[in-house]
Amino acid sequence: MPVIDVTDLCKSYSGRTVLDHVSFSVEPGEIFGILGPNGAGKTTTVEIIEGLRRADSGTVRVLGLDPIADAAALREVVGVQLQHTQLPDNLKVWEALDLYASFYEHPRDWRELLDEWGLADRRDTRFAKLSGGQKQRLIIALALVGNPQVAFLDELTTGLDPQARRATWELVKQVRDAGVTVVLVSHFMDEVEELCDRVAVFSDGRIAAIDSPAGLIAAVDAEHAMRFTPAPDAAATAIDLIRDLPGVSAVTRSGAQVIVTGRGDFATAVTAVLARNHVLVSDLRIDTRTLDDAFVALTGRSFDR
Ligand SMILES: Nc1ncnc2c1ncn2[C@@H]1O[C@H](COP(=O)(O)OP(=O)(O)OP(=O)(O)O)[C@@H](O)[C@H]1O
Repeated sequence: MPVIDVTDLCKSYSGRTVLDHVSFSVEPGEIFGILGPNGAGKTTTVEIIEGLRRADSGTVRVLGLDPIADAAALREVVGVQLQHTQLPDNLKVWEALDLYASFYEHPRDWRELLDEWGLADRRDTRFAKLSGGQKQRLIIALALVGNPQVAFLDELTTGLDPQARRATWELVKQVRDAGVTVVLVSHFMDEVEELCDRVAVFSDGRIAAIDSPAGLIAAVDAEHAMRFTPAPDAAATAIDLIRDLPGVSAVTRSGAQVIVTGRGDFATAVTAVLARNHVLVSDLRIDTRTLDDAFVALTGRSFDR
């Protein structure tokens, strides 16, 4: 049984459709990413699943429960890290964890969470005195203190430095490895690529694609480039040989370098034809396609954060 099952979700605000028949499911033990441009409907979807908003139509089940009708039962098994959680400045780390633990019937021992999230030596520090990374780790720990089966993490690493981001990613993998299903709303391609088993790409209130990050990249036939430097007397021959190969859309020169752009696996055809004609090249480089390319192709929008 999927952990989350969303079927035909629709939602409008003042007659404007923001979710248009959205369906997807999240399987046990995966990190499921929700990606999309601003305003695509990510927060609306997640907050409907969390029971914080009502859909106009469609059904949602989380561990078989209805987020509105079974709200009390669901609170016990779901952990939510909201995008802009703020705690009172004077609250100490241990007090925050103790307070949140008291909301649940079967909380985790928050002392374990202090250790796991590297906050043991900040136990008595007040929230306002924590660094950005420590605040973020505490907020994630608070989402986990109820011992949830599903955790929603939103904008996980916003404002963290690269080292703190990597450390946070490792911790989220540990959360998944401990058996918690994770739903991750993110604006960061590298984060999604690193963490998510599968990703739903939202675009204008619909799901444009659902796949693994690698699957999304492979499915998008984005234009990409290869470059190489031919021997000086071979450049003209090389360009003539390549120009009309299937998949090649343009061949240009930049100094001694030849840049070939195209779609699909044109690079294999290019290297084969050069080898067959004994054209020696050096510094051969093929630009890899990225999740950004897939995102642009699927949503028609470039990533703006
Ligand atoms: N309470 C509301 N009342 C009216 N319109 C809303 C409300 N909440 C969201 N919207 C609109 O619905 C659309 C979808 O918003 P939503 O917050 O779900 O998108 P999002 O993908 O999470 O965007 P972001 O990345 O900016 O958080 C947006 O156009 C937004 O302005």
